[in-house]
Amino acid sequence: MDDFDQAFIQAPEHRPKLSDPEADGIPTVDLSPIFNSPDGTFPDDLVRQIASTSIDWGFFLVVNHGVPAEKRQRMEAASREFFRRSLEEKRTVMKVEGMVTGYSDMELTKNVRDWKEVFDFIVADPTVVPVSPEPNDHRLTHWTNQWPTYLPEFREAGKEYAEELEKLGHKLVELIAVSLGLPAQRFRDYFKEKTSMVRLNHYPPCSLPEMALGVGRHNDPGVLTMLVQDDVGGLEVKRKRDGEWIRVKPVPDSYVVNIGNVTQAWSNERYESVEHRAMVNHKKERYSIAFFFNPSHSTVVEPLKELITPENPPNYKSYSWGKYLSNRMLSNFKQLNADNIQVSHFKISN
Ligand SMILES: O=C(O)CCC(=O)C(=O)O
Ligand SMILES: [Fe+2]
Repeated sequence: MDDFDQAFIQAPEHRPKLSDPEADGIPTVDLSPIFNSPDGTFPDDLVRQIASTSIDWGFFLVVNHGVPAEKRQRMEAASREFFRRSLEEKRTVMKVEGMVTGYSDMELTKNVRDWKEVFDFIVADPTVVPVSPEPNDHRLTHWTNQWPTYLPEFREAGKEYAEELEKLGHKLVELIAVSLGLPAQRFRDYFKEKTSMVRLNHYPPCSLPEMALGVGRHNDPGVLTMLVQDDVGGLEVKRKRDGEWIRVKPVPDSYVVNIGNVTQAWSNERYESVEHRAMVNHKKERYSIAFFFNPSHSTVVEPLKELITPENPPNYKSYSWGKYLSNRMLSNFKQLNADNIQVSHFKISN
């Protein structure tokens, strides 16, 4: 990624300002009460915090989240070890058409190349998914992981990390359910078969950080995302209030949580999946790890009946999570003329 290729250049209106303000408004939520609750219920003020930040920002930070530091550090170390390898070695586990896991340094977001390299793995190996996005094609297939043989500890680090993040994901989804006035276990059945994924991101230093982005503006498709970033910083969130790009300051041992498109549809837009992007810089490489908490492929996503009233009719048609996922994954391999499929395709204009 040394030569500056035109494919990385963002349109002027999407270029980052290296002086974008840092957020002081994204709340940090202390999750320790949920682990100390004898009867498994959540304190009202915690639930209120989750509701208001999900409405105002679609983002929040969590601390005292229960993920053991050593498991996170082991995953981070494995990620650094992997990305340090030669391109030739990394390309032995390259993502190719039909293989959605492994390494890529060619990702596009909205048809502009990202200044990054990634390694993706699925939490359940194998993960059952539809063969194609075609509505009448009912065949299923499965995805599997590609682990590099030269890093024997990588697979184990990934497996242990994913187990911890899944636990946190379930807790956060319970909190979100309660914050919407629903029983804590309302979403439990949607997660019987796993389609969650982990993405290791590496953003090398960039000679033109004002023209390119580590990852271009996008929102995350699933239920929610839990991101751990190093101390370099670069994540930016589009503030709902005024559309300004705001930097998310790195907080040690925290996770950045954001609402995904599925939760947007389930909540009938009470909570929205907010656009975000990652800046790069001249000097420092940056690492982050995203856990995309996703429902079963067979989940039919639609606004929850409990939240629908005559005054609040459904804003979305129902859609199949599995078909949506397979569409997103296939489009990663092609420079499409249109943007990737978005939840807005299922929007009802009331
Ligand atoms: O690295 C980051 O800060 C953001 C990554 C991200 O948004 C993603 O991988 O979906
Ligand atoms: Fe994202």
